[in-house]
Amino acid sequence: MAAESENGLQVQQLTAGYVKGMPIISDINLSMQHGEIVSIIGPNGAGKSTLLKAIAGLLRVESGSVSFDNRLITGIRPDKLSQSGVALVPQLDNIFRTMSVQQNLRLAARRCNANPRQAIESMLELFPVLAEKFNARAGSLSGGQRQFLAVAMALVSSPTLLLLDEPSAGLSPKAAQEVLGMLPGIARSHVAILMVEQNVKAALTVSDRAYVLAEGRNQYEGEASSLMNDPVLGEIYMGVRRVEAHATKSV
Ligand SMILES: Nc1ncnc2c1ncn2[C@@H]1O[C@H](COP(=O)(O)OP(=O)(O)OP(=O)(O)O)[C@@H](O)[C@H]1O
Repeated sequence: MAAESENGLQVQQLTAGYVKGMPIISDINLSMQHGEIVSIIGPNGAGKSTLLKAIAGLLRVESGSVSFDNRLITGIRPDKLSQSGVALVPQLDNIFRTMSVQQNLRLAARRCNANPRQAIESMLELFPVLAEKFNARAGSLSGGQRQFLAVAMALVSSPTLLLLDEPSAGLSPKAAQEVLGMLPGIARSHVAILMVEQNVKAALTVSDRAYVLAEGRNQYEGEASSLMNDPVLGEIYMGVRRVEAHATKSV
């Protein structure tokens, strides 16, 4: 059983955006525990990435709060968040392409004061493909391998909350499956994984639960398996029915 101090991620009434007074997400509530994989899904422009960025401290929060294991982390910048056990894998520019795999991992270890040798060893064990490409330039890796490297760089700080922004973006279906397929293994080691994904079906397949956003607000939340077969979810995606922005339902 989780210790009392480990109450996971709690997002309460979070309102945030890019311009003061013009929120993109409003009154978002979300909670998750260690070991869970939770997806944030919804139509284009729903505010999914904005929510992740607000949790990761990349955006100004207008109101509401974010806490992790009872520590208030609202607005703490990503480089400081690693001290609270939180790591973000951004969608773009998440590796240094001109540097080797080894140099990328070393840099990640240095950034969080981890022992480079130990950190690199454990990442190569977790991602054997990175061992094969250890001295290759990161830019020469395939899309899936680059994502493995980006995730490995985040894991070097031994986070207990991993935030992933569209980890399968731009990947072939096979590579996307490989990248998403490694997440349950990471979650089993007590890590909470929160991800934004466009690839809804693949994301729900590896997730325990999901939150559906539309128009910057919570719309639905539920078990991934129930959402996968929910006709209303299809309606939201296909725009057949305009969603009522304020009602949140559990399925
Ligand atoms: N840097 C920015 N500055 C101003 N507005 C932005 C910025 N980034 C996103 N937005 C706006 O915020 C809204 C939500 O965008 P966001 O990227 O969070 O949506 P999303 O649900 O992740 O969409 P998608 O699935 O298309 O990536 C959009 O209207 C977008 O134009």
